[in-house]
Amino acid sequence: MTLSVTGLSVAKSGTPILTDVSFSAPAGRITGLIGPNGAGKSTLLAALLGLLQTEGSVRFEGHDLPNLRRRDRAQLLAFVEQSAATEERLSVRDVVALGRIPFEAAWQSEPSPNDQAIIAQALADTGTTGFSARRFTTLSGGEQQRVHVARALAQQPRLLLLDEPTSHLDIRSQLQLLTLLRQKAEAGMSIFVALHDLNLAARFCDHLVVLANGRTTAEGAPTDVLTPELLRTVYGVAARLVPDSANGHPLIVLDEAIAEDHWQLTD
Ligand SMILES: Nc1ncnc2c1ncn2[C@@H]1O[C@H](COP(=O)(O)OP(=O)(O)OP(=O)(O)O)[C@@H](O)[C@H]1O
Repeated sequence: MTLSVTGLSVAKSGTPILTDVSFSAPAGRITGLIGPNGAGKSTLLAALLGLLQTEGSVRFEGHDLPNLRRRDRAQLLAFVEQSAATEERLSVRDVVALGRIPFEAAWQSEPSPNDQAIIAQALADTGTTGFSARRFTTLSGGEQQRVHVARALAQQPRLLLLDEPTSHLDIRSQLQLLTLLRQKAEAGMSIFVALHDLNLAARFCDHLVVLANGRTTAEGAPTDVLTPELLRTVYGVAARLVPDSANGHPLIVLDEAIAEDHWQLTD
C-alpha cells in the first residue's frame, strides 16, 4: 500500500470535520474518494497536502506527508484543485510550466530543454497544446480544468490528488481525462481522486473510499462497495446496481430520493 492514512482527525473553528479517518490507497492504482456534499472530501485532500492542522498519520512511500518540507512534498505529489485562481497575465504554457518549479535550481530563470519537453508532453496529454499561447484567464471552465491537470502532470508526481476534476468537463472530456488517469496509473502513478459521478467511479477506479459525515464508512473494490444499502444509508437514495453488459462494471440506476431531510443543513 502506498498511501496510508490512519486515525486522521481535523477540526475547523472547533467543529470536528474529519474523525478518525483511516484507509489505504494501493500503489499504481486509481483510488476514488466518494461521499455526499459536505462529507469532508475536500478537507481530507487539504489534510493530505499538509494544509491543515491534523491528528493521526498520513504516510506515502515511507514519508510522513504533512510534515515534509514544501519543496520535497511538491516533488512527490501534485494536486488538482476544483478551481484555482491564476495570475491574470499568465499564458497556458506559463501555467503548465509552474509544475516544474519544484525541480528548478535557484538560479534557473527559464525551463531547461528537459523541462520544456515535459511541459510539451503534459500539454499534449491533456489536449491543450492548441491553446498553449492563450492567456489562461480567457479559457472556458472545462479548458481551464484540463490545463490544471496538465500543470499537475508536468510535476511528474508519484502521487496525484484531484478534487472533482470532471466538474466542468463535457462527457467526452470526462472519458478522456479518466482514460488518461488510467494510463498514468498503469505507468506507476498513484492516483487519489474525489468524484461525485458514481458511474465514472465504478468504471475507472480500482479502489473506493467512502466518506460520510467526516468518517470512512466503506473501502474496497467498486463492486463490493457500491451496494443499494450503501447508496441508501450514505446518499439517501433508492437505487439499483445493474452490471454493464459490456464490461461487468456496476451501473447505478437511481430510483428516488428517500431522505427527506437531505437538503437540511445541520449546525
Ligand atoms: N470553518 C469551518 N467551520 C465549520 N465547518 C466547516 C468549516 N469549513 C468547512 N466546514 C464544513 O466541513 C464539512 C466538509 O466540507 P468539505 O468541503 O470538506 O466537504 P466535501 O465532501 O468536499 O463537499 P462537496 O462534495 O460539497 O464539495 C462541510 O459540512 C462544511 O460545511
